[in-house]
Amino acid sequence: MRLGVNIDHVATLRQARRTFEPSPVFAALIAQQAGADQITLHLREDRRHIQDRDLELIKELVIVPVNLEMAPTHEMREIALRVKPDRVTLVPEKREEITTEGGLDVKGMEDYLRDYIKPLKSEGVEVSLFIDPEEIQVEASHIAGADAIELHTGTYANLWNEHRFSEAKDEIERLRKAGKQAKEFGLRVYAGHGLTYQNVKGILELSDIIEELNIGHSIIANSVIFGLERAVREMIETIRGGRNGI
Ligand SMILES: CC(=O)[C@@H](O)[C@H](O)COP(=O)(O)O
Ligand SMILES: NCC(=O)COP(=O)(O)O
Repeated sequence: MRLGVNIDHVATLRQARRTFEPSPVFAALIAQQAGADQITLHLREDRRHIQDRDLELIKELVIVPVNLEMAPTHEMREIALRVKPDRVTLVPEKREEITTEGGLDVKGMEDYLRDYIKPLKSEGVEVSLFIDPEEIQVEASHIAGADAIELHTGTYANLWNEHRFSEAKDEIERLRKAGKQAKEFGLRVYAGHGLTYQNVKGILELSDIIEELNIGHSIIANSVIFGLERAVREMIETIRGGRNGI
């Protein structure tokens, strides 16, 4: 399976102070250097983390494919048509949510999405729909003309994190079924949301169906922990050792 690294929450930390660090652009380059197959970022309508300039710089500097997650609004399509990421993933958005709560309700939006997607595809941008693992949503994604789907793994992740392993196993079966159905329609199948170093293991049994995982929060959270010791040492050196900082 390929790994797309979502760098949104580097920007969350920066936006907590509206300052210049940590930089999601720098993070994207480090993730690429470490072997990420793709950089994923979500330009939310409320700009709570990633900013337009981050997207522009990442598209300019990163060599691996860039996957832009965005709500299916006209403002966002204008941006995507200007920046031309390698992929657009259409996701639902609610202003008051802490994180994306579910998949896009494609059923009933097929006509809107078909028109929405066309200019993106004409510009060579792959279009993926972030959906719940439901037959009705997979079929609607096919009708809407998507190239791919990204299966929302949030329900699985929450069940696993709460140690409800038997229900988590049932959710794996739902993901398997939806993924298989999507492949029969000729859709490429990706997955992500809420995956961690622990719960990702259960997803690996779907490696014959899912081509790629997008993982963000857990990687960024662990990078703070892995990197903290060095960061403290560097500050001590800077204060006491006459150094000029990192
Ligand atoms: C759609 C999705 O899963 C990602 O956008 C990811 O969750 C990071 O963004 P938020 O944490 O802002 O939802
Ligand atoms: N589309 C899922 C994604 O990009 C990463 O989600 P998360 O790991 O931050 O929950």
